[in-house]
Amino acid sequence: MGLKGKAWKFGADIDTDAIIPARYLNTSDPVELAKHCMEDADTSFAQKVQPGDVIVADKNFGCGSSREHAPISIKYAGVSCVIAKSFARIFYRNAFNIGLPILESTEAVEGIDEGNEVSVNAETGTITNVTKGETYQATVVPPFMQQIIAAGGLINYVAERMKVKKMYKIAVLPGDGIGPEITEQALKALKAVAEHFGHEFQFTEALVGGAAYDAVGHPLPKETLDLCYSSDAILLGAVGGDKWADLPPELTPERGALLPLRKLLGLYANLRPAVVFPALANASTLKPEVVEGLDIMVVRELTGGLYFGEKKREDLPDGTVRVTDTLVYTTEEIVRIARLAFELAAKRRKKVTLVDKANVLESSRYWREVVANMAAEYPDIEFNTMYVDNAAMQLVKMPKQFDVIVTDNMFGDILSDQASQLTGSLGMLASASIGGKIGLYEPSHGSAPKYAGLKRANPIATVMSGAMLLRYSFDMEKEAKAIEDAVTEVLKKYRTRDIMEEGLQLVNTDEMGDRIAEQILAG
Ligand SMILES: CC(C)[C@H](C(=O)O)[C@@H](O)C(=O)O
Ligand SMILES: [Mg+2]
Repeated sequence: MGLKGKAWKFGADIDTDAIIPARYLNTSDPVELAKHCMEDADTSFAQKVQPGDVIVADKNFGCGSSREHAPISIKYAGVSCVIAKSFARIFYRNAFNIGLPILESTEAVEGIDEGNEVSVNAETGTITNVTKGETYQATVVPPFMQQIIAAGGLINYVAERMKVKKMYKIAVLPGDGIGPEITEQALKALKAVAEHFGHEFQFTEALVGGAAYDAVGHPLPKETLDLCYSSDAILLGAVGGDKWADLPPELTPERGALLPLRKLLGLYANLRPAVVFPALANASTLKPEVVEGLDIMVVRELTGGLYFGEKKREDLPDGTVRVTDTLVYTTEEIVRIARLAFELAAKRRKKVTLVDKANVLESSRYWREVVANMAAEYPDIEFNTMYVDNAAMQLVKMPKQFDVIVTDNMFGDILSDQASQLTGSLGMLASASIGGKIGLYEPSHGSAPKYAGLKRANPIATVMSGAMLLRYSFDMEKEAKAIEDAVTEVLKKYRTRDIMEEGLQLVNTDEMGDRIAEQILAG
Protein backbone atom coordinates (compact mmCIF):
# COMPACT_ATOMS: atom_id res chain seq x y z
CA MET A 1 0.00 0.00 0.00
CA GLY A 2 1.83 3.14 -1.15
CA LEU A 3 0.79 6.13 0.94
CA LYS A 4 2.32 9.41 -0.12
CA GLY A 5 1.51 13.11 0.19
CA LYS A 6 1.98 16.40 1.95
CA ALA A 7 1.98 16.63 5.72
CA TRP A 8 -0.65 18.66 7.61
CA LYS A 9 0.35 19.27 11.19
CA PHE A 10 -1.95 19.45 14.20
CA GLY A 11 -1.30 19.77 17.93
CA ALA A 12 -2.15 17.55 20.88
CA ASP A 13 -5.57 16.37 22.03
CA ILE A 14 -7.42 16.95 18.74
CA ASP A 15 -10.82 15.63 19.73
CA THR A 16 -13.47 14.02 17.55
CA ASP A 17 -15.50 17.21 17.72
CA ALA A 18 -12.64 19.08 16.03
CA ILE A 19 -12.31 16.33 13.44
CA ILE A 20 -16.01 16.34 12.63
CA PRO A 21 -18.16 18.86 14.50
CA ALA A 22 -21.28 17.47 16.15
CA ARG A 23 -23.48 19.73 14.01
CA TYR A 24 -22.75 17.51 11.00
CA LEU A 25 -23.52 14.22 12.65
CA ASN A 26 -27.02 14.20 11.21
CA THR A 27 -25.56 12.60 8.10
CA SER A 28 -23.59 9.42 7.61
CA ASP A 29 -22.83 10.19 3.98
CA PRO A 30 -19.02 9.97 3.82
CA VAL A 31 -18.78 12.58 1.08
CA GLU A 32 -20.78 15.08 3.17
CA LEU A 33 -18.69 14.30 6.25
CA ALA A 34 -15.49 14.76 4.24
CA LYS A 35 -16.47 18.35 3.36
CA HIS A 36 -16.29 19.31 7.02
CA CYS A 37 -13.23 17.33 8.00
CA MET A 38 -11.10 19.09 10.68
CA GLU A 39 -13.29 22.16 10.28
CA ASP A 40 -13.06 23.25 13.92
CA ALA A 41 -9.28 22.85 13.95
CA ASP A 42 -8.58 24.35 10.52
CA THR A 43 -11.58 25.80 8.67
CA SER A 44 -10.18 25.41 5.15
CA PHE A 45 -8.48 22.03 5.61
CA ALA A 46 -11.15 20.14 3.67
CA GLN A 47 -10.67 22.38 0.64
CA LYS A 48 -6.87 22.36 0.70
CA VAL A 49 -6.14 18.71 1.40
CA GLN A 50 -5.09 16.64 -1.61
CA PRO A 51 -5.57 12.91 -2.14
CA GLY A 52 -2.73 11.03 -0.46
CA ASP A 53 -1.92 13.75 2.06
CA VAL A 54 -0.99 12.81 5.61
CA ILE A 55 -2.17 14.21 8.93
CA VAL A 56 0.62 14.49 11.48
CA ALA A 57 -0.59 15.21 15.01
CA ASP A 58 0.76 15.28 18.53
CA LYS A 59 -0.46 12.99 21.30
CA ASN A 60 -3.97 11.72 22.03
CA PHE A 61 -5.42 12.27 18.54
CA GLY A 62 -9.14 11.50 18.34
CA CYS A 63 -10.01 11.89 22.00
CA GLY A 64 -13.50 12.83 23.12
CA SER A 65 -16.68 11.07 22.20
CA SER A 66 -16.57 7.90 20.16
CA ARG A 67 -17.78 8.37 16.65
CA GLU A 68 -16.93 6.46 13.50
CA HIS A 69 -17.83 9.63 11.61
CA ALA A 70 -14.41 11.03 12.61
CA PRO A 71 -12.13 8.56 10.80
CA ILE A 72 -14.67 8.35 7.96
CA SER A 73 -14.51 12.10 7.34
CA ILE A 74 -10.69 11.94 7.31
CA LYS A 75 -10.57 8.97 4.97
CA TYR A 76 -13.05 10.43 2.49
CA ALA A 77 -11.32 13.83 2.57
CA GLY A 78 -8.50 11.97 0.81
CA VAL A 79 -6.09 11.64 3.72
CA SER A 80 -4.07 8.47 3.20
CA CYS A 81 -2.74 8.09 6.71
CA VAL A 82 -2.69 9.70 10.15
CA ILE A 83 0.58 9.74 12.09
CA ALA A 84 0.44 10.78 15.75
CA LYS A 85 2.45 10.38 18.92
CA SER A 86 -0.54 8.51 20.30
CA PHE A 87 -4.23 7.95 19.57
CA ALA A 88 -7.24 7.83 21.81
CA ARG A 89 -8.13 4.11 22.04
CA ILE A 90 -11.62 4.44 20.67
CA PHE A 91 -10.46 6.46 17.68
CA TYR A 92 -7.73 3.89 17.07
CA ARG A 93 -10.28 1.11 16.95
CA ASN A 94 -12.76 3.05 14.83
CA ALA A 95 -10.01 3.85 12.32
CA PHE A 96 -9.35 0.14 11.84
CA ASN A 97 -13.05 -0.60 11.64
CA ILE A 98 -13.48 1.68 8.68
CA GLY A 99 -10.05 1.12 7.06
CA LEU A 100 -8.11 4.33 7.76
CA PRO A 101 -4.36 3.63 8.15
CA ILE A 102 -2.89 5.14 11.35
CA LEU A 103 0.62 4.98 12.79
CA GLU A 104 2.15 5.95 16.13
CA SER A 105 5.61 7.51 16.03
CA THR A 106 6.96 10.25 18.24
CA GLU A 107 10.11 10.72 16.15
CA ALA A 108 8.10 11.14 12.96
CA VAL A 109 5.83 13.75 14.52
CA GLU A 110 8.85 15.66 15.77
CA GLY A 111 10.78 15.37 12.52
CA ILE A 112 8.03 16.25 10.04
CA ASP A 113 7.17 19.89 9.40
CA GLU A 114 3.99 21.19 7.83
CA GLY A 115 4.13 20.79 4.06
CA ASN A 116 6.88 18.15 4.05
CA GLU A 117 6.49 15.40 1.45
CA VAL A 118 5.97 12.15 3.37
CA SER A 119 5.72 8.58 2.24
CA VAL A 120 4.62 5.72 4.44
CA ASN A 121 5.04 1.98 4.29
CA ALA A 122 2.25 0.80 6.57
CA GLU A 123 3.47 -2.79 6.51
CA THR A 124 6.90 -2.10 7.93
CA GLY A 125 5.94 1.08 9.78
CA THR A 126 8.68 3.02 7.95
CA ILE A 127 7.93 6.70 7.42
CA THR A 128 10.08 8.61 4.95
CA ASN A 129 10.35 12.38 5.02
CA VAL A 130 11.14 12.94 1.34
CA THR A 131 11.69 16.67 1.79
CA LYS A 132 14.28 16.28 4.53
CA GLY A 133 15.66 12.92 3.46
CA GLU A 134 14.94 11.38 6.89
CA THR A 135 13.26 8.14 7.86
CA TYR A 136 11.42 7.33 11.07
CA GLN A 137 10.04 4.15 12.52
CA ALA A 138 6.48 3.77 13.74
CA THR A 139 5.12 1.11 16.03
CA VAL A 140 4.44 -1.81 13.73
CA VAL A 141 0.77 -2.68 13.42
CA PRO A 142 0.06 -6.43 13.79
CA PRO A 143 -0.38 -8.14 10.40
CA PHE A 144 -4.03 -9.03 10.94
CA MET A 145 -4.84 -5.38 11.67
CA GLN A 146 -2.98 -4.37 8.53
CA GLN A 147 -5.13 -6.82 6.64
CA ILE A 148 -8.22 -5.11 8.04
CA ILE A 149 -6.93 -1.79 6.72
CA ALA A 150 -5.99 -3.31 3.36
CA ALA A 151 -9.48 -4.77 3.03
CA GLY A 152 -10.93 -1.29 3.55
CA GLY A 153 -12.19 -1.89 7.09
CA LEU A 154 -13.49 -4.56 9.39
CA ILE A 155 -16.71 -5.33 7.56
CA ASN A 156 -14.96 -5.95 4.26
CA TYR A 157 -12.27 -7.87 6.08
CA VAL A 158 -14.76 -10.23 7.69
CA ALA A 159 -16.65 -10.65 4.41
CA GLU A 160 -13.43 -11.47 2.55
CA ARG A 161 -12.30 -13.88 5.23
CA MET A 162 -15.61 -15.69 5.12
CA LYS A 163 -15.37 -15.99 1.38
CA VAL A 164 -11.82 -17.27 1.54
CA LYS A 165 -12.61 -19.53 4.43
CA LYS A 166 -15.62 -21.19 2.85
CA MET A 167 -14.61 -24.76 2.32
CA TYR A 168 -16.91 -26.56 -0.08
CA LYS A 169 -17.39 -30.18 0.80
CA ILE A 170 -17.93 -32.52 -2.12
CA ALA A 171 -18.86 -36.15 -1.60
CA VAL A 172 -17.33 -38.29 -4.33
CA LEU A 173 -19.04 -41.59 -5.12
CA PRO A 174 -17.18 -43.27 -7.99
CA GLY A 175 -19.39 -46.38 -8.05
CA ASP A 176 -19.03 -49.23 -10.52
CA GLY A 177 -17.64 -50.08 -13.95
CA ILE A 178 -16.10 -47.04 -15.58
CA GLY A 179 -17.34 -44.90 -12.64
CA PRO A 180 -13.97 -44.57 -10.88
CA GLU A 181 -11.96 -43.67 -13.99
CA ILE A 182 -14.38 -41.01 -15.23
CA THR A 183 -14.89 -39.52 -11.76
CA GLU A 184 -11.14 -39.11 -11.45
CA GLN A 185 -11.16 -36.87 -14.54
CA ALA A 186 -13.94 -34.67 -13.15
CA LEU A 187 -11.90 -34.26 -9.97
CA LYS A 188 -8.94 -33.09 -12.04
CA ALA A 189 -11.14 -30.42 -13.59
CA LEU A 190 -12.59 -29.34 -10.22
CA LYS A 191 -9.11 -29.19 -8.68
CA ALA A 192 -7.93 -27.07 -11.59
CA VAL A 193 -10.88 -24.73 -10.99
CA ALA A 194 -10.05 -24.54 -7.27
CA GLU A 195 -6.46 -23.63 -8.09
CA HIS A 196 -7.30 -21.18 -10.84
CA PHE A 197 -10.05 -19.34 -8.96
CA GLY A 198 -8.69 -19.69 -5.42
CA HIS A 199 -11.45 -21.89 -4.00
CA GLU A 200 -11.16 -24.60 -1.42
CA PHE A 201 -12.87 -27.87 -2.28
CA GLN A 202 -12.66 -30.82 0.05
CA PHE A 203 -13.29 -34.14 -1.65
CA THR A 204 -14.31 -37.18 0.38
CA GLU A 205 -14.80 -40.53 -1.33
CA ALA A 206 -17.30 -43.19 -0.36
CA LEU A 207 -18.59 -46.48 -1.71
CA VAL A 208 -21.82 -46.79 -3.60
CA GLY A 209 -23.56 -49.36 -5.80
CA GLY A 210 -22.10 -52.77 -6.56
CA ALA A 211 -18.72 -51.71 -5.22
CA ALA A 212 -20.34 -50.97 -1.85
CA TYR A 213 -22.32 -54.21 -1.93
CA ASP A 214 -19.14 -56.20 -2.54
CA ALA A 215 -17.30 -54.41 0.25
CA VAL A 216 -19.93 -54.15 2.99
CA GLY A 217 -23.02 -56.02 1.79
CA HIS A 218 -25.21 -53.01 0.96
CA PRO A 219 -25.21 -50.73 -2.11
CA LEU A 220 -25.88 -47.60 -0.03
CA PRO A 221 -24.03 -47.96 3.26
CA LYS A 222 -24.98 -45.69 6.13
CA GLU A 223 -21.53 -44.02 6.10
CA THR A 224 -22.08 -43.06 2.48
CA LEU A 225 -25.49 -41.60 3.19
CA ASP A 226 -24.13 -39.72 6.22
CA LEU A 227 -21.33 -38.32 4.09
CA CYS A 228 -23.86 -37.14 1.50
CA TYR A 229 -25.99 -35.42 4.12
CA SER A 230 -22.97 -33.59 5.52
CA SER A 231 -21.63 -32.45 2.14
CA ASP A 232 -22.42 -29.39 0.03
CA ALA A 233 -22.75 -31.41 -3.17
CA ILE A 234 -22.31 -34.95 -4.49
CA LEU A 235 -20.42 -36.11 -7.55
CA LEU A 236 -21.33 -39.60 -8.66
CA GLY A 237 -19.71 -41.76 -11.34
CA ALA A 238 -22.10 -44.54 -12.30
CA VAL A 239 -23.61 -47.62 -10.69
CA GLY A 240 -24.75 -51.03 -11.82
CA GLY A 241 -23.59 -54.05 -13.73
CA ASP A 242 -24.65 -57.59 -14.64
CA LYS A 243 -22.77 -58.88 -11.64
CA TRP A 244 -25.39 -57.42 -9.29
CA ALA A 245 -28.48 -57.55 -11.52
CA ASP A 246 -29.90 -60.73 -9.96
CA LEU A 247 -29.63 -59.65 -6.34
CA PRO A 248 -32.90 -58.99 -4.51
CA PRO A 249 -34.19 -55.63 -5.86
CA GLU A 250 -33.45 -53.71 -2.66
CA LEU A 251 -29.80 -54.71 -2.93
CA THR A 252 -29.21 -53.88 -6.57
CA PRO A 253 -27.11 -50.78 -7.27
CA GLU A 254 -30.02 -49.06 -9.03
CA ARG A 255 -32.91 -49.82 -6.69
CA GLY A 256 -30.86 -50.16 -3.54
CA ALA A 257 -28.63 -47.11 -3.96
CA LEU A 258 -29.25 -44.67 -6.79
CA LEU A 259 -33.02 -44.36 -6.50
CA PRO A 260 -33.08 -44.14 -2.69
CA LEU A 261 -30.31 -41.56 -2.83
CA ARG A 262 -32.38 -39.41 -5.20
CA LYS A 263 -35.50 -39.88 -3.10
CA LEU A 264 -33.92 -39.34 0.31
CA LEU A 265 -32.18 -36.18 -0.82
CA GLY A 266 -35.40 -34.83 -2.35
CA LEU A 267 -33.84 -34.49 -5.80
CA TYR A 268 -37.03 -34.22 -7.80
CA ALA A 269 -35.55 -32.37 -10.77
CA ASN A 270 -33.08 -33.93 -13.15
CA LEU A 271 -31.56 -31.53 -15.66
CA ARG A 272 -29.96 -33.09 -18.70
CA PRO A 273 -28.57 -30.59 -21.18
CA ALA A 274 -28.05 -31.94 -24.69
CA VAL A 275 -25.64 -29.46 -26.21
CA VAL A 276 -23.78 -29.93 -29.47
CA PHE A 277 -20.26 -28.59 -29.17
CA PRO A 278 -19.27 -26.81 -32.38
CA ALA A 279 -16.42 -29.25 -32.95
CA LEU A 280 -18.75 -32.22 -32.65
CA ALA A 281 -21.36 -31.38 -35.27
CA ASN A 282 -19.92 -34.18 -37.38
CA ALA A 283 -19.75 -36.70 -34.57
CA SER A 284 -23.49 -37.28 -34.42
CA THR A 285 -25.03 -39.98 -36.58
CA LEU A 286 -27.44 -37.28 -37.77
CA LYS A 287 -26.55 -34.78 -40.48
CA PRO A 288 -24.53 -31.83 -39.16
CA GLU A 289 -27.16 -29.30 -40.29
CA VAL A 290 -29.77 -31.10 -38.17
CA VAL A 291 -27.78 -30.88 -34.95
CA GLU A 292 -25.43 -27.91 -35.34
CA GLY A 293 -25.99 -25.37 -32.56
CA LEU A 294 -28.41 -27.66 -30.73
CA ASP A 295 -29.05 -26.77 -27.09
CA ILE A 296 -31.87 -28.70 -25.40
CA MET A 297 -32.53 -28.96 -21.68
CA VAL A 298 -34.41 -32.08 -20.70
CA VAL A 299 -36.08 -31.54 -17.33
CA ARG A 300 -36.96 -34.95 -16.02
CA GLU A 301 -39.10 -35.51 -12.93
CA LEU A 302 -36.92 -37.78 -10.80
CA THR A 303 -38.61 -38.94 -7.62
CA GLY A 304 -42.07 -40.00 -8.71
CA GLY A 305 -43.94 -41.90 -11.39
CA LEU A 306 -43.31 -45.48 -12.44
CA TYR A 307 -39.97 -45.57 -10.70
CA PHE A 308 -41.43 -45.07 -7.25
CA GLY A 309 -45.03 -46.30 -7.43
CA GLU A 310 -46.04 -49.58 -5.86
CA LYS A 311 -44.47 -52.60 -7.53
CA LYS A 312 -45.60 -56.19 -7.23
CA ARG A 313 -44.92 -59.63 -8.53
CA GLU A 314 -47.60 -62.24 -7.87
CA ASP A 315 -47.46 -65.91 -8.55
CA LEU A 316 -50.87 -66.94 -9.77
CA PRO A 317 -52.52 -70.31 -8.96
CA ASP A 318 -52.16 -71.47 -12.56
CA GLY A 319 -48.40 -71.15 -12.31
CA THR A 320 -48.17 -67.92 -14.29
CA VAL A 321 -47.06 -64.59 -12.92
CA ARG A 322 -48.64 -61.15 -12.71
CA VAL A 323 -46.42 -58.06 -12.36
CA THR A 324 -47.43 -54.50 -11.48
CA ASP A 325 -45.71 -51.12 -11.61
CA THR A 326 -47.81 -48.15 -10.58
CA LEU A 327 -47.57 -44.70 -12.09
CA VAL A 328 -48.50 -42.16 -9.42
CA TYR A 329 -48.17 -38.37 -9.38
CA THR A 330 -49.57 -35.75 -7.03
CA THR A 331 -50.39 -32.12 -7.83
CA GLU A 332 -47.45 -30.89 -5.80
CA GLU A 333 -44.98 -33.14 -7.60
CA ILE A 334 -46.10 -31.87 -10.98
CA VAL A 335 -46.28 -28.22 -9.96
CA ARG A 336 -42.74 -28.05 -8.60
CA ILE A 337 -41.07 -29.64 -11.63
CA ALA A 338 -43.15 -27.57 -14.04
CA ARG A 339 -42.28 -24.38 -12.15
CA LEU A 340 -38.61 -25.21 -12.43
CA ALA A 341 -38.95 -25.85 -16.16
CA PHE A 342 -40.62 -22.49 -16.80
CA GLU A 343 -38.07 -20.64 -14.68
CA LEU A 344 -35.24 -22.30 -16.60
CA ALA A 345 -36.87 -21.51 -19.94
CA ALA A 346 -37.20 -17.87 -18.90
CA LYS A 347 -33.40 -17.69 -18.80
CA ARG A 348 -33.01 -19.58 -22.08
CA ARG A 349 -34.86 -19.44 -25.41
CA LYS A 350 -38.26 -19.21 -23.72
CA LYS A 351 -39.93 -22.36 -24.90
CA VAL A 352 -41.33 -25.26 -22.85
CA THR A 353 -42.55 -28.52 -24.35
CA LEU A 354 -44.44 -30.91 -22.10
CA VAL A 355 -43.96 -34.47 -23.27
CA ASP A 356 -46.59 -36.98 -22.18
CA LYS A 357 -48.98 -39.70 -23.29
CA ALA A 358 -52.20 -37.82 -22.57
CA ASN A 359 -54.13 -39.77 -25.20
CA VAL A 360 -53.76 -42.87 -23.03
CA LEU A 361 -52.59 -42.19 -19.49
CA GLU A 362 -54.68 -40.55 -16.79
CA SER A 363 -51.54 -39.23 -15.13
CA SER A 364 -50.53 -37.52 -18.40
CA ARG A 365 -53.95 -35.89 -18.73
CA TYR A 366 -53.51 -34.36 -15.32
CA TRP A 367 -49.92 -33.25 -16.08
CA ARG A 368 -51.35 -31.39 -19.09
CA GLU A 369 -53.98 -29.67 -17.00
CA VAL A 370 -51.50 -28.52 -14.35
CA VAL A 371 -48.72 -27.50 -16.71
CA ALA A 372 -51.03 -25.68 -19.14
CA ASN A 373 -52.44 -23.70 -16.20
CA MET A 374 -48.98 -22.71 -15.16
CA ALA A 375 -48.08 -21.73 -18.73
CA ALA A 376 -50.74 -19.01 -18.47
CA GLU A 377 -48.60 -17.40 -15.77
CA TYR A 378 -45.72 -17.13 -18.25
CA PRO A 379 -47.07 -15.22 -21.24
CA ASP A 380 -43.51 -14.66 -22.58
CA ILE A 381 -42.83 -18.35 -22.77
CA GLU A 382 -44.04 -20.37 -25.70
CA PHE A 383 -45.67 -23.56 -24.47
CA ASN A 384 -46.64 -26.69 -26.35
CA THR A 385 -47.41 -30.30 -25.58
CA MET A 386 -46.31 -33.39 -27.45
CA TYR A 387 -47.05 -37.10 -27.17
CA VAL A 388 -43.96 -39.02 -26.23
CA ASP A 389 -43.94 -41.14 -29.38
CA ASN A 390 -44.07 -38.04 -31.53
CA ALA A 391 -41.41 -36.38 -29.36
CA ALA A 392 -39.10 -39.34 -29.95
CA MET A 393 -39.57 -38.87 -33.67
CA GLN A 394 -39.22 -35.09 -33.59
CA LEU A 395 -36.02 -35.38 -31.62
CA VAL A 396 -34.28 -37.04 -34.53
CA LYS A 397 -36.19 -35.25 -37.26
CA MET A 398 -36.04 -31.61 -36.14
CA PRO A 399 -34.36 -31.46 -32.74
CA LYS A 400 -33.71 -27.72 -32.86
CA GLN A 401 -37.42 -27.03 -32.35
CA PHE A 402 -36.91 -27.84 -28.64
CA ASP A 403 -35.63 -25.62 -25.86
CA VAL A 404 -36.81 -27.00 -22.50
CA ILE A 405 -38.52 -30.39 -22.48
CA VAL A 406 -40.34 -31.20 -19.25
CA THR A 407 -41.55 -34.72 -18.68
CA ASP A 408 -42.10 -37.48 -16.16
CA ASN A 409 -39.51 -39.85 -14.76
CA MET A 410 -39.84 -42.71 -17.25
CA PHE A 411 -40.20 -40.66 -20.43
CA GLY A 412 -37.37 -38.43 -19.25
CA ASP A 413 -35.09 -41.41 -18.78
CA ILE A 414 -35.72 -42.59 -22.33
CA LEU A 415 -35.73 -39.23 -24.10
CA SER A 416 -32.56 -38.04 -22.41
CA ASP A 417 -30.61 -41.04 -23.69
CA GLN A 418 -32.01 -40.37 -27.11
CA ALA A 419 -31.14 -36.67 -26.93
CA SER A 420 -27.60 -37.59 -25.98
CA GLN A 421 -27.02 -39.16 -29.36
CA LEU A 422 -27.69 -35.83 -31.02
CA THR A 423 -24.61 -34.52 -29.25
CA GLY A 424 -22.40 -37.21 -30.72
CA SER A 425 -22.20 -39.61 -27.83
CA LEU A 426 -23.87 -40.65 -24.62
CA GLY A 427 -20.46 -39.87 -23.16
CA MET A 428 -21.18 -36.16 -23.57
CA LEU A 429 -24.38 -35.87 -21.55
CA ALA A 430 -24.03 -34.40 -18.07
CA SER A 431 -26.76 -34.24 -15.48
CA ALA A 432 -27.74 -32.38 -12.35
CA SER A 433 -30.27 -33.68 -9.87
CA ILE A 434 -31.53 -30.82 -7.79
CA GLY A 435 -34.49 -29.67 -5.74
CA GLY A 436 -33.28 -30.70 -2.30
CA LYS A 437 -30.66 -29.07 -0.10
CA ILE A 438 -27.78 -31.05 -1.59
CA GLY A 439 -27.45 -31.55 -5.34
CA LEU A 440 -26.21 -34.72 -7.00
CA TYR A 441 -24.24 -34.60 -10.25
CA GLU A 442 -23.59 -37.56 -12.47
CA PRO A 443 -23.21 -38.39 -16.13
CA SER A 444 -26.47 -39.50 -17.76
CA HIS A 445 -24.86 -42.70 -18.94
CA GLY A 446 -24.37 -45.93 -17.02
CA SER A 447 -21.38 -47.82 -15.70
CA ALA A 448 -20.49 -49.57 -18.99
CA PRO A 449 -18.96 -52.59 -17.19
CA LYS A 450 -17.40 -53.99 -20.34
CA TYR A 451 -15.18 -50.92 -20.66
CA ALA A 452 -14.25 -50.80 -16.97
CA GLY A 453 -10.54 -50.23 -16.45
CA LEU A 454 -9.80 -50.02 -20.17
CA LYS A 455 -9.41 -46.24 -20.05
CA ARG A 456 -11.47 -45.92 -23.20
CA ALA A 457 -14.48 -44.19 -21.71
CA ASN A 458 -15.26 -40.59 -22.52
CA PRO A 459 -15.11 -38.67 -19.21
CA ILE A 460 -16.65 -35.47 -20.60
CA ALA A 461 -20.18 -36.13 -19.31
CA THR A 462 -18.77 -36.44 -15.80
CA VAL A 463 -16.49 -33.44 -16.20
CA MET A 464 -19.47 -31.41 -17.42
CA SER A 465 -21.52 -32.68 -14.47
CA GLY A 466 -18.78 -31.10 -12.35
CA ALA A 467 -19.47 -27.81 -14.16
CA MET A 468 -23.18 -28.18 -13.34
CA LEU A 469 -22.24 -28.84 -9.71
CA LEU A 470 -20.40 -25.51 -9.60
CA ARG A 471 -23.29 -23.70 -11.29
CA TYR A 472 -26.26 -25.12 -9.40
CA SER A 473 -24.86 -25.98 -5.97
CA PHE A 474 -22.16 -23.32 -5.52
CA ASP A 475 -23.52 -20.55 -7.71
CA MET A 476 -20.14 -20.36 -9.46
CA GLU A 477 -21.11 -19.37 -12.98
CA LYS A 478 -17.74 -18.26 -14.27
CA GLU A 479 -16.06 -21.34 -12.84
CA ALA A 480 -18.66 -23.60 -14.50
CA LYS A 481 -18.13 -21.73 -17.74
CA ALA A 482 -14.36 -22.23 -17.41
CA ILE A 483 -14.88 -26.01 -17.48
CA GLU A 484 -17.28 -25.82 -20.42
CA ASP A 485 -14.94 -23.53 -22.36
CA ALA A 486 -12.01 -25.83 -21.64
CA VAL A 487 -13.97 -28.81 -23.00
CA THR A 488 -14.91 -26.81 -26.12
CA GLU A 489 -11.24 -25.99 -26.70
CA VAL A 490 -9.89 -29.48 -26.06
CA LEU A 491 -12.42 -31.07 -28.41
CA LYS A 492 -10.90 -29.14 -31.30
CA LYS A 493 -7.81 -31.37 -31.07
CA TYR A 494 -8.36 -34.38 -28.85
CA ARG A 495 -10.99 -37.11 -28.91
CA THR A 496 -11.85 -40.23 -27.04
CA ARG A 497 -12.78 -43.23 -29.13
CA ASP A 498 -16.55 -42.65 -29.07
CA ILE A 499 -16.23 -39.25 -30.78
CA MET A 500 -13.05 -39.83 -32.77
CA GLU A 501 -12.78 -38.12 -36.14
CA GLU A 502 -10.08 -38.32 -38.77
CA GLY A 503 -7.22 -35.89 -38.38
CA LEU A 504 -7.65 -35.49 -34.63
CA GLN A 505 -5.67 -37.05 -31.85
CA LEU A 506 -7.09 -40.11 -30.10
CA VAL A 507 -6.68 -39.95 -26.32
CA ASN A 508 -7.64 -42.22 -23.47
CA THR A 509 -9.78 -41.36 -20.44
CA ASP A 510 -6.86 -40.06 -18.35
CA GLU A 511 -5.36 -38.02 -21.13
CA MET A 512 -8.70 -36.37 -21.87
CA GLY A 513 -8.97 -35.42 -18.17
CA ASP A 514 -5.43 -34.03 -18.20
CA ARG A 515 -5.97 -31.95 -21.34
CA ILE A 516 -9.16 -30.43 -19.88
CA ALA A 517 -7.52 -29.62 -16.53
CA GLU A 518 -4.52 -28.05 -18.28
CA GLN A 519 -6.84 -25.96 -20.41
CA ILE A 520 -8.72 -24.71 -17.33
CA LEU A 521 -5.44 -23.67 -15.73
CA ALA A 522 -4.30 -21.98 -18.94
CA GLY A 523 -7.61 -20.20 -19.46
C1 LIG B 1 -29.38 -46.54 -13.63
C2 LIG B 1 -30.81 -46.13 -13.81
C3 LIG B 1 -31.62 -46.53 -12.63
C4 LIG B 1 -30.92 -44.64 -14.10
C5 LIG B 1 -32.38 -44.22 -14.28
O1 LIG B 1 -33.15 -44.89 -14.96
O2 LIG B 1 -32.75 -43.18 -13.72
C6 LIG B 1 -30.19 -44.19 -15.36
O3 LIG B 1 -30.62 -44.81 -16.50
C7 LIG B 1 -30.34 -42.72 -15.49
O4 LIG B 1 -30.90 -42.27 -16.48
O5 LIG B 1 -29.89 -42.00 -14.59
MG1 LIG C 1 -31.21 -43.54 -18.07
